[in-house]
Amino acid sequence: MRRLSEATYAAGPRPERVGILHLGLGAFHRAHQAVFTEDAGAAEWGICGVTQRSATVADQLRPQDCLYSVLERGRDAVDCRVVGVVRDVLFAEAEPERLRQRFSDPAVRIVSLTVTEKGYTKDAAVVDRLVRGLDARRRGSGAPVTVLCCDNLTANGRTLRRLVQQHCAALPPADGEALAEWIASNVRFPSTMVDRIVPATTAEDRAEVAARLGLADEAAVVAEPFRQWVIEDDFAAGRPEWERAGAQFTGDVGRFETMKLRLLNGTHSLLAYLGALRGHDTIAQAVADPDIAEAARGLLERDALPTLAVPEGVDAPGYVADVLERFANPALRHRTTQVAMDGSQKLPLRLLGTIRDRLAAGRTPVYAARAVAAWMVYVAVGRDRDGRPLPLEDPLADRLRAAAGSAGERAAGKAIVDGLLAVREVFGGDFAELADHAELRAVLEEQVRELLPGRP
Ligand SMILES: NC(=O)c1ccc[n+]([C@@H]2O[C@H](COP(=O)([O-])OP(=O)(O)OC[C@H]3O[C@@H](n4cnc5c(N)ncnc54)[C@H](O)[C@@H]3O)[C@@H](O)[C@H]2O)c1
Ligand SMILES: O=P(O)(O)OC[C@@H](O)[C@@H](O)[C@H](O)[C@H](O)CO
Repeated sequence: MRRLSEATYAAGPRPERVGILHLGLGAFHRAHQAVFTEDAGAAEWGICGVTQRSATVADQLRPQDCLYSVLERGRDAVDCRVVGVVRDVLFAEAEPERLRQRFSDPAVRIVSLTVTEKGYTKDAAVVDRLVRGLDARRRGSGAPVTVLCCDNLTANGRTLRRLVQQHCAALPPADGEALAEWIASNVRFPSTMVDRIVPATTAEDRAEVAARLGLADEAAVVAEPFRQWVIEDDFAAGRPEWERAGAQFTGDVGRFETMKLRLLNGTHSLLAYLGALRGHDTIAQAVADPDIAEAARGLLERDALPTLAVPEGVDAPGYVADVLERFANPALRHRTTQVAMDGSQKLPLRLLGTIRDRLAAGRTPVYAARAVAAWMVYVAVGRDRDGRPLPLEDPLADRLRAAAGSAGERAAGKAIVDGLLAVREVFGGDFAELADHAELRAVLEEQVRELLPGRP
């Protein structure tokens, strides 16, 4: 079968220039920010996507002139569109000079990122890459630029700005101080809330795209119909008119972000761990399991919702109902083990704030604790109830396994809970008090015992 490309597919008008440099050209960026940018329509806002850890996506897109499809899987209908807003792609490791040129180019006015939660540490390679790129810009055109974080983090813009500042402070003073000063005057870091469920693309998705297009597309992505983007309107050098594509601009992104992390993402993690332990392959299967659905509803309504300052204009019960409806979409096939990845990075953002706030209000967050207990059992046992292995993909995997205890200790819920609560990268910082909270420990121990294999 012929491959999707400009020669084989009559794409509509494509942006002439690159105005956005995007770090982390994964599935999500292609199905979310790229679609909003294309729908906002402007000749100067083409995207150059940068792949960081492997050349795979660049190698998939190059022979296709950077065209790719978004397969939208609704409950009852499937839609397929070809997106042409990505105009260039590069693999950072192999093409440092091209990357430097893109960073320095004054036509590039936004540098955006989707690099997963684990990309946001002071010493992370991506922060180093961003700081080097900003330095190249300072020494080159010196033109102001906006850094737009689109990962699922609380106050993602502020978080990234702090990491960039910390990274500058660790450079030799002669370089670091001048760079930090330039960044303070020329770079903006607006926060964003991003939402669209984008599972990893499967062979079945590619086959469906091929059947619809009559062309092979190695870079296709799959997504639910829903999409939302809430952005703080604080740009250094202009931006696409994303509001034309449905984005919301507000000064109140923090409330949207916390609401989404605690309601949608917290519940997603609960469904992932409880579902995987029960042998459910997908989130839709997990939410169709009555016991798990009850826990999901409990987390949403009884634990998370009371902790939130819901943004003005948002109908909270409607939001909760929509979240459950979106998870139940059987056409999406989002794997529980995909959502379960990187739990050590996700738990604090998604669940521990809810637990801390409910305990402070004198309440026992039973369902949020159940999600954490399910993560603990997932880590400690590494098998579902039928004995099938569950992958532990996590930057702290070895430490977590060691902390969860040896095979002999696993029989006891207490050893698992003690061991994992002692992992300060998860239960530290703002959540340090949780590790010593007697009531929380007791609830976790009880729930871990209930979830250990051998129970119905
Ligand atoms: N997929 C979704 O449903 C969804 C929805 C909302 C937000 N997001 C955000 O987007 C992120 C990426 O999701 P995706 O579906 O594109 O995943 P993906 O696996 O398709 O892509 C992940 C991207 O992050 C990069 N990356 C991973 N670890 C990194 C690291 N340590 N340092 C630098 N780069 C790293 C990869 O190279 C890749 O480009 C999520 O972690 C989340 O923060 C995803
Ligand atoms: O993409 P991750 O790994 O950060 O998290 C998995 C999912 O919870 C997440 O991607 C949701 O699908 C998304 O946040 C919905 O907008």
